[in-house]
Amino acid sequence: MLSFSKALFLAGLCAVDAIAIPKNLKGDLYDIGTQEHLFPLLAGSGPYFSHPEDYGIPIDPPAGCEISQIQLLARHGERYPTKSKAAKLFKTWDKILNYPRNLNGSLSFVDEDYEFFIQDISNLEQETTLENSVNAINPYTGEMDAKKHAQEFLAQYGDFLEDNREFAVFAASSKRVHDTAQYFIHSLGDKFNISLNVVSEDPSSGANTLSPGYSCPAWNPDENDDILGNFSTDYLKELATRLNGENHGLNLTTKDAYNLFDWCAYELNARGYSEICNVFTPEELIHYSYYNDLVAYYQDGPGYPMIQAVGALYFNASIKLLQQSEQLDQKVWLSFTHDTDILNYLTTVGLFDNGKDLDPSRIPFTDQVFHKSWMIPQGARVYTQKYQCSNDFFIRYVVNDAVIPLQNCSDGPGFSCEAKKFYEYADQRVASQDFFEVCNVSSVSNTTQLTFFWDWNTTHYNATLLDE
Ligand SMILES: Cc1ncc(C[n+]2csc(CCOP(=O)(O)OP(=O)(O)O)c2C)c(N)n1
Repeated sequence: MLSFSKALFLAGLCAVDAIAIPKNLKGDLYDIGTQEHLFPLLAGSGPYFSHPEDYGIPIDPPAGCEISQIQLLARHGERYPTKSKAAKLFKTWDKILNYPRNLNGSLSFVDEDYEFFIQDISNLEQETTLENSVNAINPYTGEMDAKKHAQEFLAQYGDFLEDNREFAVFAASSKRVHDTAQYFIHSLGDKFNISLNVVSEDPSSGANTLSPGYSCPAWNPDENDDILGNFSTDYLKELATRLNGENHGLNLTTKDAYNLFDWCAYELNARGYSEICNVFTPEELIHYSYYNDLVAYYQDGPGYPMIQAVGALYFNASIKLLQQSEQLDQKVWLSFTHDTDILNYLTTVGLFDNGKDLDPSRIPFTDQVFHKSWMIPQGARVYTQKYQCSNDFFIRYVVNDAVIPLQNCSDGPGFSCEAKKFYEYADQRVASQDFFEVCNVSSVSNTTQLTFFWDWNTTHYNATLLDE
């Protein structure tokens, strides 16, 4: 197997190439934007897209209602692959790069001045930015996503923010999460006085965390492997067989075939366009996407009962903030974290759960409300709106630009849930869900409570940033 550095060298990274403008990047100018229909099929690894179903409900509170509190739980923006994912991608890339003859068929683009999209391993784990993008015309950087999101936030909540210009923002201590929060804050501009609090992801933080996944030693990734193992991998076999058929002796395995989907997603984040995305049939993309829905459902969603307790950590804090909104000076609560933590929280809220477990033996299509990529794409944003209409308060959720009404409580204005009814509903969801107990947190920490929303002013939250 090739070493990491050799792979990078072969990928055309030697300094002498720096001035030449590769042909394929010129082509990007015309091709960027043509692959957005694929984003929902890329398991949340590709660029941000709005929730495809918005029920026609405007995200502005109805006329006559006024916002009284806003909460946001957001994922970091578009990023390069993690180190562990990149190691897998390089194995597959090495195989293709070292193929001794010309590549035919859908992989022939590799022989046409193609340069692999991971050009500098120091970018792994990090946000994509204008500066580190493979192509500077890439419109899908995490940096731009966060800055645009902040401008949309300003446009959406401008009037409310007029009187709420000073607040604390919270980010988990992964560098990409922190950077997203920082881009967002910078984009808000200098009319705001914002203190960014970096909350440690270390398991020793216990319950005082924005990333409960890292504080949960009892979570078992293999818990539902028996169910997931029932999903057919024929789509990967067919893909590998087709590409090997075009290039005799290439010997791509089903693992290689799987890696191609990640290559596609992350290249879109880093370059804006990806030739490898064009090798898949619609059927292969749909099977890949549904497989990832299954994994998310059974590892971090409603298919794994302990997740209710994991998501209850943030949900409990959110409920408390909503209940205290009239007493608290701070009315805007913006937090940034990782995908699975948001998914765990949405699971406890119960927003995308119709009570029917996802079936590993068939794709349910019209019967499916749980779509991983719709909930947690790169740059995902889950807003909780509390607003007042006359003398009453109402609560509802806006997930990735779409109002998602609660299944059993949506008869308030704007399909919201009246506050008292909401608290009853929420209390049922978190009843007997004990994060500390269920996750066996005591084996890694003595910290039993999430307090940073209330003690940030006196406790200094400035954890060391992590490249993970
Ligand atoms: C409840 C739970 N505990 C632990 C894990 C293990 N785990 C896998 S990914 C992850 C967090 C970061 O994941 P990543 O895929 O890098 O997300 P991103 O930063 O892209 O949002 C954790 C804690 C988990 N998925 N779920």
